[in-house]
Amino acid sequence: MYLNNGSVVRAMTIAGSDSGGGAGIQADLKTFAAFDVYGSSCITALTAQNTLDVLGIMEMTPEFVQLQLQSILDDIGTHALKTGMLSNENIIHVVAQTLQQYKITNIVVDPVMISKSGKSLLSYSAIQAMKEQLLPLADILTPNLPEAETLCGYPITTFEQCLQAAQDLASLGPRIVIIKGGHANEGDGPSSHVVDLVFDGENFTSFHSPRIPSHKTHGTGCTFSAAITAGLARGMNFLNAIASAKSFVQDAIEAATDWDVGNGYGPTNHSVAIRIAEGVVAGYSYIRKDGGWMRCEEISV
Ligand SMILES: Nc1ncnc2c1ncn2[C@@H]1O[C@H](COP(=O)(O)OP(=O)(O)OP(=O)(O)O)[C@@H](O)[C@H]1O
Ligand SMILES: Cc1ncc(COP(=O)(O)O)c(N)n1
Repeated sequence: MYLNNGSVVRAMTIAGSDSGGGAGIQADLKTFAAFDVYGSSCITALTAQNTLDVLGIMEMTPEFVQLQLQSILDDIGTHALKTGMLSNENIIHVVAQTLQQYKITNIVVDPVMISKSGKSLLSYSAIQAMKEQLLPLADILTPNLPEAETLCGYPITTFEQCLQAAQDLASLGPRIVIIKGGHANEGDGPSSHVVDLVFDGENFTSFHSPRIPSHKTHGTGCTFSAAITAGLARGMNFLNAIASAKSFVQDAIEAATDWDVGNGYGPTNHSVAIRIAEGVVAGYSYIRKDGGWMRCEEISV
């Protein structure tokens, strides 16, 4: 187990359970284990789910969510924490309240809204609560493109709109915003590269990787945010944590391409070695020019 000053490094996830094992709590704990970090979990909802569909959802009561959080934080504690599926506004409320009460740092908010199979994982009325109560507490916010559109209230179809959306989301409170490009289209189909755009309140950095032509992408968002959380728990700076997470997700998708788990959007393979920011992921920084942003030098972290 990874140690920091002799102490076991711990990370925590607050999310829904995926009975199929590909996303949610299960993906998060597998990712923490791959990063050699001790993982604890607070379950917000049970989903009866496989790679094809979400067949049912049973929400926890807010009181029981709070009891799980207190149980972990009064005894075990955590060096970083992520949220995933939160289901409704009452759960968001107790989560936000408890994170403040325990002065939790290194908070990654993955604003999970809809499953890859198309089912809603967050009630519509909870979106405002997420914006008002949770986003101000986030160190890192990791929406995919449709989630960024919902939070911003406008469509994002161009790179310029993506730059604007990241700035608008940062104005709601998160220190760092990452808009993930897994859902990006180019012409008639998905883009050939997947670009994740990072805004830290002042500067932009983009992380690029070739798009792996695979349907085994169930839980990539959960895995990505869990990997960032594990990196932060291990003491990495945010760019290194993001770079490590991106290469981990890439390897996990690649390693699952010939898997026969399920008949729909299959899970990724978390049994891959982590790469701690070896400069493998190409990225670019941006500078302000003529009232806009211009892509500048290539970076490796
Ligand atoms: N086909 C792919 N090839 C390579 N990387 C990918 C692919 N699809 C997604 N990723 C990467 O996976 C991570 C998650 O991106 P994505 O936009 O799919 O998030 P998400 O929609 O929240 O995921 P999920 O569908 O699991 O909720 C990002 O780092 C993205 O770059
Ligand atoms: C419990 C839970 N959490 C998150 C997701 C999103 O993952 P995906 O978009 O890959 O279906 C999910 N399907 N289930």
